[in-house]
Amino acid sequence: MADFDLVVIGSGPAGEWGAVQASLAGKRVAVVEREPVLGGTAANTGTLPSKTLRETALHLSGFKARGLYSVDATLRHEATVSDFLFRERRVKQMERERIHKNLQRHGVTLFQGAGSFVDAHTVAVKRDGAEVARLIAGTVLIATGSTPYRPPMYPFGDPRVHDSDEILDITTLPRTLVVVGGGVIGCEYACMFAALGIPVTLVEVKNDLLNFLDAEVGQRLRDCMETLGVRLRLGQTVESAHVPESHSEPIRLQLSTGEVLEADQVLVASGRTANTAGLGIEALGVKQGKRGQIEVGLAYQTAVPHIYAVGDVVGFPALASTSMEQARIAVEHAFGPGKRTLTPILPYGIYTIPEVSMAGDTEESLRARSIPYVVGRATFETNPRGQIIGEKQGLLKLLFHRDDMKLLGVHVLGEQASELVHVGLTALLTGSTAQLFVETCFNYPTLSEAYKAATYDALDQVRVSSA
Ligand SMILES: Cc1cc2nc3c(=O)[nH]c(=O)nc-3n(C[C@H](O)[C@H](O)[C@H](O)COP(=O)(O)OP(=O)(O)OC[C@H]3O[C@@H](n4cnc5c(N)ncnc54)[C@H](O)[C@@H]3O)c2cc1C
Ligand SMILES: NC(=O)c1ccc[n+]([C@@H]2O[C@H](COP(=O)([O-])OP(=O)(O)OC[C@H]3O[C@@H](n4cnc5c(N)ncnc54)[C@H](O)[C@@H]3O)[C@@H](O)[C@H]2O)c1
Repeated sequence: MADFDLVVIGSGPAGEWGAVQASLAGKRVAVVEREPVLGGTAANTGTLPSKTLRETALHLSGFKARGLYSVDATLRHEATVSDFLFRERRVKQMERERIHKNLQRHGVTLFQGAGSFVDAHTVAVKRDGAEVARLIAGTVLIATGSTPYRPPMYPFGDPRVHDSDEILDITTLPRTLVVVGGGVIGCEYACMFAALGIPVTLVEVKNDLLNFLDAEVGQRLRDCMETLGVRLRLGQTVESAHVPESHSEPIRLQLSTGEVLEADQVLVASGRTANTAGLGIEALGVKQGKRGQIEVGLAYQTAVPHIYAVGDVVGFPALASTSMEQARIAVEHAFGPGKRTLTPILPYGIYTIPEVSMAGDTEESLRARSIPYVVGRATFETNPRGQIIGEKQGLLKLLFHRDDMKLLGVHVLGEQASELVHVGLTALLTGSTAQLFVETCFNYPTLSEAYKAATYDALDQVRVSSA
């Protein structure tokens, strides 16, 4: 008989909530975590640290006060690195404790050490290479996450060259920063450091930043980032990096155009690699794709039916939000009833400055499928709550089907965008039409009220075009 019905490898959001889900179904559950702390990338090096630093940067720079009192764009006081990292350390610690209590409360047994397969039903737990436990598992959930990809051209041992993990250990704030990679991580950190008044240059090999965004919103975000002080080098890449030993000399990065960028520090954010090395899954027949990502079916089952894989280790969309849901779905499938699949409409929240969030279609995706649509817009500047909080850049953009006014897409840029999107997300998931926002009485004054304004804007356009 198995020691555990479920052995989970990894304690990030996927591991934590997969374990809890199985425990709620009355199963005997173990979690194996190789780090001395729980929580994975989300708690320790990614989601929560970066979001906390963003809030800190906004606070230290007096950024939010600017729209209210016309304060200039200089720091309220010279921020030190310990000012910058103080809350990040606290939030991280509180999250680790929360996860520990959550697993304990649900009767999950914890093993500290690196998990690897001995055979398809046996997981060895090793610390410093020595086996400390061997667990027989009915079902295994691989939730080992991902780590930053490190292009070989950068000397990551140098204290001025960072990936998104090491940026959290900086000992001095950069005087100038080059960010390589304009994905979500690159854009978020570029904004954060720029808000602190640090000159930032962002190098992205594609001609566009975050090209999954609705093009109008993406353009607006780029404009805001440039206004914030982020210099963009799009369609370019770094050909060579010279990092002198002497820290009084700048780092020199030669771009594909020949331009040489000088910087005090560099952040490389050009993608991530799945944590599968050393798991021993190749011998079991579990299939892997690009950068080690595990291939899975709809319910996150690998090629070996009792082994599931969820979260970053399976690749796109690689979010904390989706990782938790994938884990719940996999566990429901393993222990029944198991009919659920991941919701087809996912929200995306990008914590740039300003924040951007979306769900559903973009204008571009609707045009590509020849779906007739109408756009409704409401700016936060014309919203009373937007006026009160001094939010000048914000926009809510709704896309409706032109024939039946069914909501097809929601795009928000500005303060609280990642919260505001949920009103639209719920409407999308329930197949609602413009009528929902016409009939809803929103709190006043609120940013949410922009849903009504954007809906009337769309209805106006239908009226004008059919007049
Ligand atoms: C800078 C940054 C910002 C982000 N911001 C957001 C955001 O705002 N919103 C969002 O939704 N997502 C965000 N993400 C993505 C999010 O952090 C990940 O999608 C999420 O953490 C993935 O969860 P996971 O459980 O799959 O993996 P992880 O959180 O990476 O956890 C995996 C765990 O497995 C452990 N492990 C690995 N191998 C083994 C082994 N062999 N044995 C035992 N344990 C092992 C690791 O130590 C780790 O604790 C961000 C990521 C980064 C890097
Ligand atoms: N708010 C959020 O939801 C959030 C925040 C941060 C990270 N994440 C997740 O973390 C994951 C990783 O993010 P990421 O930004 O590292 O990876 P990514 O793959 O999303 O972006 C990497 C970017 O770097 C560019 N790039 C690659 N090589 C380059 C080079 N040599 N020169 C210039 N540009 C180059 C790529 O074109 C791409 O745009 C993503 O899956 C993301 O969803 C999510």
